[in-house]
Amino acid sequence: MKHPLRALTVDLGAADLGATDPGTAGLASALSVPDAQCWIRRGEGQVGFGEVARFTTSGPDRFIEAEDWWKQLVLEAEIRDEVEHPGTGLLAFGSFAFSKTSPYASRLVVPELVVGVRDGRAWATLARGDGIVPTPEEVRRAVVRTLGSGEGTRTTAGAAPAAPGPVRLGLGALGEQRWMDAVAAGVRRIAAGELEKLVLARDIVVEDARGIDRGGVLRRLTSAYGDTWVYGVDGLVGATPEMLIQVAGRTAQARVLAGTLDRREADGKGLEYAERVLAGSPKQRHEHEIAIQSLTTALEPFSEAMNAHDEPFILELPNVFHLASDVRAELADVEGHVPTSLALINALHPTAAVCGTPTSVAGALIRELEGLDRGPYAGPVGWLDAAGNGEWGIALRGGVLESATEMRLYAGCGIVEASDPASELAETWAKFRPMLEALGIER
Ligand SMILES: C=C(O[C@H]1C=CC=C(C(=O)O)[C@@H]1O)C(=O)O
Repeated sequence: MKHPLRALTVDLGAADLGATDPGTAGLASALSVPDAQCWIRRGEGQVGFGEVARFTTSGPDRFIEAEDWWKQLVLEAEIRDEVEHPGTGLLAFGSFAFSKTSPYASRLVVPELVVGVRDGRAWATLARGDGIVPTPEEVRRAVVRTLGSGEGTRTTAGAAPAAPGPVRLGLGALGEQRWMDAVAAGVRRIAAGELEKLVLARDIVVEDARGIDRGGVLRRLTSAYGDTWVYGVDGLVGATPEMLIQVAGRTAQARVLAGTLDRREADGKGLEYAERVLAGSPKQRHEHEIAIQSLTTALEPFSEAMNAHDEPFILELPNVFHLASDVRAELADVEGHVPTSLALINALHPTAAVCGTPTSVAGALIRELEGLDRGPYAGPVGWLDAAGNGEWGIALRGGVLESATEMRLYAGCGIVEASDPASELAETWAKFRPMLEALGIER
């Protein structure tokens, strides 16, 4: 990048992005553009196209290094913003490795064009790296060119579903029996008093000889899992129900999940049954308590005030019910500034919902028992803006494209002393279901 970035955000009016493309209105239609980066929930969020800057890193300081890079980029940039709400102005999408020892390249990517919808209004930001400030007309032209007069942007949107083809499921690092053995070993270590909770994950590989339709997977996730945050950052895609931290000005919010019931197991019995089985189970309540504790303890030093409801609620998703708690905090100044969303994820990750308690013991045991590099799975995924606002979900219920025809999917379970390996294995299948269905596999 020879010049500092120059960016302009313009208001596009009421969110009928479909005006240029009446057949496929809404942000989700933009997902057909190859390699679009995205963050969408209930039709709102943002989609990024092209790229004007990228930072990659790994290791224990990945969040701090990314924050330093972003702060410098923003300091040098010229940003004009006619909209001014979280997400407008310059924006980066990001994905971080779960582990400080992972070779996965944690990244921040600044798209050339970002189109967003918030509170029913659409906006767009164009960023240029050639030293020229974009004009409002240029931003609008870029939106029309990218989203479409249609040509080239709807390769698969609206097309009839491809005929069922040779989609195959392959084993991951551990087969089912070896993974259940790992869970049993984890339970023994918990019973021996080494730790309180451990999250063990496993992987499977989906192979589609016709090629994985990334845009199609994302669109199917947005329509079937509207209550989750659908993310796509390079090859990492998924639909997470868990919010690590959302920062808008001084307000931070998180959604902590732990405790799961497969809807197939609930057998159509609905919410009341889920409440009885989840909220009424000491095992599930214990698992959930540990996850809440780990988040609130880590958030405390950054907060002036914090509230979390005493009673968790039941989050109803198409595949599972979860025991869930929303936490809200008013952020305190740290060294004269409100902490950015990246500074917060540096302190919060990994929570007990994806690692365990105590963190360092659980982290070491994960490395010993899983036999797997989690890569970006269970790491933070999301976006941040120039003011430090951002939304970082935990990259769950997703997968990583490993080639044009292969995607590796990940799912894990919180293990406590009362956990049963076969039930945990069944739970991983329920957690794989959103991605399997989006990839065209019924299981
Ligand atoms: C680790 C995962 O889920 C976590 C989030 C919600 C509920 C969980 C559980 O009940 O075990 C897990 O802690 C996953 O989906 O891969």
